[in-house]
Amino acid sequence: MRETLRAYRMLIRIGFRAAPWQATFQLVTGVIMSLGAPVAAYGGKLLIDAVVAHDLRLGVLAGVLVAVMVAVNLVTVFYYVDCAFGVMERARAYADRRLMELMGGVDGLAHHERPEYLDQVQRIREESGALGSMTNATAGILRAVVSLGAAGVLLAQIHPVLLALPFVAVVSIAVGKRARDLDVTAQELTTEPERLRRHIFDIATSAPSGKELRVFGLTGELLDRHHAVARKVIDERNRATWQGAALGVVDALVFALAYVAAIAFVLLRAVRGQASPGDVVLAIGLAAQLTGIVYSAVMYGTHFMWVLRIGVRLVWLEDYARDTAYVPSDPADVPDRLTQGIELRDVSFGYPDTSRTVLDRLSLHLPAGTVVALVGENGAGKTTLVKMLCDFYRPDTGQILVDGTPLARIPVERWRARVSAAFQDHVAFEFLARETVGVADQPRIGDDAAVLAGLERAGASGVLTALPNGLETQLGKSWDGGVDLSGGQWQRLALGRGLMRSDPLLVVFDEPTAALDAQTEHAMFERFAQAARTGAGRGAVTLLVSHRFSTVRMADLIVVLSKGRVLEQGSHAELMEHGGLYAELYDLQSKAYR
Ligand SMILES: Nc1ncnc2c1ncn2[C@@H]1O[C@H](COP(=O)(O)OP(=O)(O)OP(=O)(O)O)[C@@H](O)[C@H]1O
Repeated sequence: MRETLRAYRMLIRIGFRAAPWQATFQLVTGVIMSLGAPVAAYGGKLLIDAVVAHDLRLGVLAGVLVAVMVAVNLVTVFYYVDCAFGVMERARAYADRRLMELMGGVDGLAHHERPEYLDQVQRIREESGALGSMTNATAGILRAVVSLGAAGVLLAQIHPVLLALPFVAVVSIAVGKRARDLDVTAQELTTEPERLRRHIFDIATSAPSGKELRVFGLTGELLDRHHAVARKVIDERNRATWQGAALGVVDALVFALAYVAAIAFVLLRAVRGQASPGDVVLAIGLAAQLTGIVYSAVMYGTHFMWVLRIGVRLVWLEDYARDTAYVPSDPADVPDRLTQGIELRDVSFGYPDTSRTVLDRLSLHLPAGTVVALVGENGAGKTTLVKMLCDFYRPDTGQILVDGTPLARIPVERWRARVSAAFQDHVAFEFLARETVGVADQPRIGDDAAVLAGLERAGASGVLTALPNGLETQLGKSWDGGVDLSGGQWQRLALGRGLMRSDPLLVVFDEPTAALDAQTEHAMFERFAQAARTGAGRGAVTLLVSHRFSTVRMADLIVVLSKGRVLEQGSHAELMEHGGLYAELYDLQSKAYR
């Protein structure tokens, strides 16, 4: 319950922060609007009574009341709609930014990698558009409540028994909500099959899958799978729709009976002289309005609950970001330069919620000012080691020391400001070419010389020749005047990014060139090594992860990982001399290339 309240506060705050005046106006005009119809119906009653009683003064008064209410309604509807759209648009942008801030603000990567978190995050992302609509849902419910209250007061004035009508309306709201709940539950139950359906459709229709689809003759198989999973989704959702429709029929019948009974009751009283003809008209008008009120209450109520459910997930993310934020109790500064290097001392690690130990009491010294290559079979733990050095995850036991200072004592943002990296799964930032590289060093994002130097160090200057406006070229062909790049060109820009920062203490290249051929990779790594030697005065450590032994041989230190432990380490010559796994694999690879 507390979580739900927090979610509500957070969501309503989004609307009021994004557009404070419009949100307030929307609520106020909503209340005025909801009073309009019942008051106008009351004016109608007075008008009829005035005609029957030949009372001109009352007639004029009633006429003015109806006219004023109609005019007020017209004006407020205009403002209400205007404000509603304004709030939703701004709140949506505000909610998106909040979401980006929360997702990007989480210290580590677990929320991107753990299935149970991924599901939550995926749902928040998919439904983020609704996060800005809580003000609208609240205004809708408020309108329904005020209309229902006003109708109740007026009906009670005719006869208290007529209060049964709003009561039936409230029951109707509950029944309507139940029908919508069935629908929502069906939607949630089919989230995964629906995702699978979309995934299959995407594979079957997207360009990159075209080759494999044809080679393996997969279209028929995908059609069958799509059919089976779509059947599942449709059956489940159909069931809910039919159940909801049945509830709706029962509900409509009950409401219609109550409506007829209420009108008959007032008519009878009027015939007996206990009610005026105006009361009959008022009862008919209010009873008719109740149908609309019930409809909008159900609609807004369901929307409200749905948005609230997404809000609860956002609260979860907020808590998660806060709980995982790591603030060292005795923070230390990052050394300006490294003299000893980075040391992993007896580091053990297993991914959260898994039982497997990925790094097993691993000890390793990465000397200051050196180029270190990390090799090993798939799953040996190379990327995991890189993630620990970037402080995405922390050791379960053991420690990482930066020139003797435990990394755990260095605030994350200080350490990351001195780390640079290029990964295999690089990001294609579709910005100006200069920005695509320059984002790595934001203070110098506008500094052409710095960007060009980064590209030069990465051996990626050639990419610029393909760009009509050089560094000022918009990348990505979905943008006006944008230019598309090949996978290799994007990769080179990512490498430029990795070499853009001028004073990193750790530069990591985790198979960023895996898609390039061995010779190109070798040439590029030679350049990285050269760039690393320039940073050697700072004592920077450059860590290369690669499966190609011809490439890593030029590293100062080669570390062979196996099952989360260091199997052997040394220079190329030392390891060849040693005649272990490295020597064996090196020979195998060089024979293959001969
Ligand atoms: N986010 C994760 N959650 C759970 N287990 C993971 C996660 N990432 C990696 N692992 C597991 O940790 C082990 C080491 O993975 P890692 O990616 O570090 O290996 P690697 O040596 O880089 O392999 P490769 O050469 O294939 O890239 C593997 O068994 C992998 O399945």
